[in-house]
Amino acid sequence: MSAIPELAHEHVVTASGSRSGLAITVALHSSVLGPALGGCRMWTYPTWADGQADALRLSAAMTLKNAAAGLDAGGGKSVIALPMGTVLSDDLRRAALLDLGDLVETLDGRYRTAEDVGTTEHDMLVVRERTAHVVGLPAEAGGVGEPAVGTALGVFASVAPTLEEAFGDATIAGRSFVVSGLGQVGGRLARMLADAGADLIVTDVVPTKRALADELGARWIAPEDALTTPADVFVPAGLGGVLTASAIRTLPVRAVVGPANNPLDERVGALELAERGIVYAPDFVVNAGGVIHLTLLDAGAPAVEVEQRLLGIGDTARRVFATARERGITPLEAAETIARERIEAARLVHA
Ligand SMILES: NC(=O)c1ccc[n+]([C@@H]2O[C@H](COP(=O)([O-])OP(=O)(O)OC[C@H]3O[C@@H](n4cnc5c(N)ncnc54)[C@H](O)[C@@H]3O)[C@@H](O)[C@H]2O)c1
Repeated sequence: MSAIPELAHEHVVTASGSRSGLAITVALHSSVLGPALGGCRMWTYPTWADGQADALRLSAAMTLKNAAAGLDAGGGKSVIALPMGTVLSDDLRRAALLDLGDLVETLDGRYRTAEDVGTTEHDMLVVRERTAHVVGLPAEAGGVGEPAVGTALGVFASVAPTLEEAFGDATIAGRSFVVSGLGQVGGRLARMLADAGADLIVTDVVPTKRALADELGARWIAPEDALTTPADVFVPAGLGGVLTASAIRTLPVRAVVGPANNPLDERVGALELAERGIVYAPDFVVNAGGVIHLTLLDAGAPAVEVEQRLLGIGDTARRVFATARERGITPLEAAETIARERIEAARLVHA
């Protein structure tokens, strides 16, 4: 039991970077399953405490994600909090990344960082100047590269089980999908769905992404119409929090599966979706391909084994849906239960 009851984390450190002056938090939630892995988010926050709170929340989510993915990795996350209105010059960016490297180094390998929202694989090269505990360096620098490839494949592997759960038929061809967000993951996923014969409806807040829609023969819609356009499946692939209570009340689909972290604005959204008969494939199960890619390739696993593990995310999704049905709980609760049972089993072995 933690001495501070509401703090379930093993170790949290927030420091003002000696070079950048920025507030940097490294949150190690759990190392029960192994050294923690989770990316570094560089984002704007109203106060440093908001950045710290985000690190606490995100690192706990990484514990569940890594456990559900079957990885021998615990959960952690780091956040570089930029004050509102910060102009991030190249010098400030470099200073912040070196400061992050110093802070990660103090955990002596119990936490490994990687890219996340606001950071890139090239940023990780700067972090490596101060610590070896960083993964996802660019391929040209001997690293394992961009995790979005793995994330997209893992989400794609989850689509068939989600369709099976919603329609009793796993066939992608002919099913309609609204893909909201055509970035690193959404763009790749849209291409895979198109190749599988899906009827694609796509959008992005960046208008130039329309070129991809044209190339894939997809119908382009305005971003604000993503949650009200009828389809079989909604694919959240932009930012989190889009599935608010009011959006869920009218969402005209039968299933939700996509890479976006925390697409539910509130946790109760999982129940509201279930009450509307909409199958929700939990985000941290289906988008675990990125951490699988980083962890296994970094450990030297052959590409074919990594691909098998990525496709195995579909089996995990199937198990989650089956557990939800058997126990009369939502898929989100089922996924959390599966992850927690694995952590508890490991804790007992270590005890
Ligand atoms: N990259 C990974 O490996 C990975 C792994 C796990 C989870 N995720 C999550 O998946 C999501 C996508 O990640 P990514 O790496 O593709 O990010 P990205 O930044 O490359 O792409 C996000 C895209 O969504 C668009 N977008 C933003 N807001 C939108 C809106 N309201 N409507 C429509 N489009 C919008 C952006 O313009 C961008 O093109 C994020 O939530 C991310 O946290 C990514």
